[in-house]
Order: sequence, then structure tokens, then C-alpha cells
Amino acid sequence: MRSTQPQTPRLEANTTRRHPLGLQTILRTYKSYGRKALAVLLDPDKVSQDGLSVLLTQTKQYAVDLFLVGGSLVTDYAHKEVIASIRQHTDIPVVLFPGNPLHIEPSADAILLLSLISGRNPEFLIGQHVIAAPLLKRSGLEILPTGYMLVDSGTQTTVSYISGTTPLPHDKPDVAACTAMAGEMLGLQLLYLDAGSGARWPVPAAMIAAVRAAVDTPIIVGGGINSGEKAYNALKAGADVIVVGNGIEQNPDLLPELSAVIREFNQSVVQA
Ligand SMILES: CC(C)=CCC/C(C)=C/CC/C(C)=C/CC/C(C)=C/COP(=O)(O)OP(=O)(O)O
Ligand SMILES: O=P(O)(O)OC[C@@H](O)CO
Ligand SMILES: [Mg+2]
Repeated sequence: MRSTQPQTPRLEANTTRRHPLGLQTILRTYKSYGRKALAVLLDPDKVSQDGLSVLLTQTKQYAVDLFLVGGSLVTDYAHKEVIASIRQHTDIPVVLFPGNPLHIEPSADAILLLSLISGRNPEFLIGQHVIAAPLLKRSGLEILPTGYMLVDSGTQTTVSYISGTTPLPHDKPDVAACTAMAGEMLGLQLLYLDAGSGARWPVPAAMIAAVRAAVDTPIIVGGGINSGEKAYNALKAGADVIVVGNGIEQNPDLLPELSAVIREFNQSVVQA
């Protein structure tokens, strides 16, 4: 018998909401208080089970607010296993950072539903979203509509290559600000400025400041943040959330350093 409902693969829905307020509300509230957040990016292809256990044990003493799980090109599809390990060690929320609809995993808490607004490739502005929509609806994941802006970082990044898009020029903060404004006007709830994984130059402070002045949404900044100083500069310029992946994978001393920077910012918020 023909069903009137479109048929999509069955996914086990995440029906137990671990964060009843929703991460979107939490991030907006943090922003309104000037509270900064640290997100650790775990690439399912790159983390080893042992390395992940060490990192997850460490996160208990450091100021990690979120885990992002994803990569532009994932070959092992170990999202479910990585999320299960995170759950074994911590209660920190897990947010998917997907490169395509194959990266949807309902055991996460939420998903950054990226629309690549720095580019002009319709597939990454709306095409992939149409394909993913029924799966996302059934997944029970909290959807975080996010304007994703790639920023030139000196070399071509995986995301720019995979998406076939040109990143925003590094020295054009006004173009970034107008792009962010348009994204906010279209209803996107978060903006993510990304210099790309392992970027040589992180997103410039002047660009973060211009975007901060142009929109009210929380701003996520990532790519090439591999020192406390770079983290400080991004937060000072107006980032609400910083994302760090490669830096933590490569340098075990970075997490305590970043944690100290975040705590310093948040300490002054409490005292203000
Ligand atoms: C609609 C759904 C569910 C998916 C599409 C989402 C869109 C539009 C993505 C934009 C383009 C894209 C490929 C984004 C990837 C973002 C990401 C996970 C970056 C982090 O990965 P990297 O670390 O840069 O990549 P590698 O580790 O693979 O080099
Ligand atoms: O791995 P890094 O350079 O920290 O970048 C994180 C993320 O913003 C990449 O999309
Ligand atoms: Mg990666």
C-alpha cells in the first residue's frame, strides 16, 4: 500500500532532552551576560580511543562548555562511537558539526545546521538541507540554524575545496559584516566565522569586531586558534564561543591554557 508520507531511512530519535532549555537559549543567555565559551572539536577520523579517553578525563578540570563532533571529509563514520565515549566521561553537550547529511547522528544533543553564506554554491546554502530535512526532523536533534562564513587563512582549506567556494578575503571586515547581517536578517540564529582546520592565520580580530558590531547573534570563531594569546584576541574582539580542534590534538598543554583564558574572561563578568 502506498504511504502518503515520504519514506526516509529510520533513525533512532534522541527523545531524552539532556538540556531542556535548549542550547540556542543557553548560548544566547551566555552572550547577554558576556560569558564566553570553549568548544572542543573532535574529528571522528583523527581521535584515537586512548587519546580521547585521556582528553575526556582532563575536561573535568577544565572549562570546556561544548564538544563539536565532525569534519568536512569523514571516512570512518565513527560519530556514534565518539559520542558514546563523551557520554561515558562527561555531561558536556555534544553538537554535530556536519559536512553533509551522512554526518547526522541522533545520539548527539544538537546540530549546527550550517548554511555556507560566505559562498555562492547553492548545494551548501540550501541543497543539502532539503535532502537532510526529513532525517533531521525525525532525529530529535536540536537544530541550530547557523550562518557559516569561511575566511581566507593563507592556504586552501578542506572545507573551501570540498564546498567549491571562495572564502571571504582576510582583509575585508566590511564584507564579513554585511554577510553576517544578511544571515541574521534571513533568520539564522548563530554565526560561525571559520578560518578552517589548522589555519595558518586565525580569523582577524578586526573582522570579528566588525561582525560583532553588525549583529546580535552569538558569534562562534574557529580555525587556527593554537595558543592562549590567539584565543584571548578572538574573545576580546567579540567572539562568544571559540572552537579549537587541531591545537588540542597536537599540544596537550593547550587545553589548560585556553581554560585559564576563558575563566579569566568569565571571572570579570561575574565581578562586573
Ligand atoms: C544539511 C547538512 C546536514 C549538512 C550540510 C552542511 C553544510 C552546508 C556544510 C558546509 C560545507 C562543509 C563541507 C562544512 C564542513 C564543516 C566542518 C565540519 C569543518 C571541520 O572540518 P575540517 O577539520 O576542516 O575538515 P577535515 O578534518 O576533514 O580536514
Ligand atoms: O582545528 P582548528 O584549527 O582548531 O579549527 C577548528 C574549526 O574551526 C575548523 O572548522
Ligand atoms: Mg578536521
